[in-house]
Amino acid sequence: MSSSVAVSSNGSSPYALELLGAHKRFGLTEIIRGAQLQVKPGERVAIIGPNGAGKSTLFNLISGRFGLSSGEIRLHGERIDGLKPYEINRRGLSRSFQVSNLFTRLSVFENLRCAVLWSMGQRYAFWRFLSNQHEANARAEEVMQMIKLDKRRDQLAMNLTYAEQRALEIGITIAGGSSVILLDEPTAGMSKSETKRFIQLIREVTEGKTLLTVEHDMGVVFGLADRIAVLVYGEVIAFDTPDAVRANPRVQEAYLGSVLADHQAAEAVAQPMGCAA
Ligand SMILES: Nc1ncnc2c1ncn2[C@@H]1O[C@H](COP(=O)(O)OP(=O)(O)OP(=O)(O)O)[C@@H](O)[C@H]1O
Repeated sequence: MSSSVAVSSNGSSPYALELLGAHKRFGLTEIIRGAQLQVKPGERVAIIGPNGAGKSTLFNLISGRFGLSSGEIRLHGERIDGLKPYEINRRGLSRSFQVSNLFTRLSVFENLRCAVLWSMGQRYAFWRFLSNQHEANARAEEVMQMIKLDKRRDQLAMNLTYAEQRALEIGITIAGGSSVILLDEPTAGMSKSETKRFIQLIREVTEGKTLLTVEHDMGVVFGLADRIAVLVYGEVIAFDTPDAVRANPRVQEAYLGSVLADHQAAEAVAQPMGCAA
């Protein structure tokens, strides 16, 4: 653990993840301005907001890639701000990236086994390495089935379709068994039908886990999230159910009015009269 961090726990937090008055400055510019968020265990939360609102920065703060300027971040009641990314991962939080994190010249199975071994390496002594192999193989096989890539087991990651690569990325993120999962635009670049299947896959593989996702696609947001956090200029201006967020006048004004109009226009083009279900 980083020596500069005061780690404290309240022992029985009702929250899986909390941001308490989080601030982040880059030089003189304040990007995250007192963000407040309390996510319950098992919730699926989508973080939305205009370009440049600070969504990726928030993910980088939570996962330890950036340090906070002030405020606190807690995982299951225990402070994690100031910890290094691998220390936060060891405590049960795992994230995926917008840009793929795969070993392209390794197979699907090998990618997953690496992810499992890496997470086990955090918890087990090296002398147990050989017995770990069996455990790692079994877990890699299990995750491979969860992400429905078992038929592609020995394919190199570079030869997978784009959607399969994104599924593998999610497999790698969940392989270590973290209870809190952060997904950064998991369906970016997918077709509508791929996106629909992928939402279902995400639902299945994160069942019982706490999920935070940064998302621009309103179809994904409203199809996946139990609650939506709206980030505008580094502040969470609303954190509520999809229906309540949709109806929130402040959100409508600051962001969602124009985005929803775009979304509805795109839907109308995709489903001309007579073809709609
Ligand atoms: N390392 C950095 N140094 C300086 N400024 C940064 C850094 N990272 C992000 N920023 C700035 O912080 C602001 C928020 O960026 P961020 O990527 O978090 O927004 P976002 O909401 O994820 O945007 P988008 O939806 O376009 O991905 C931007 O103005 C960006 O230029």
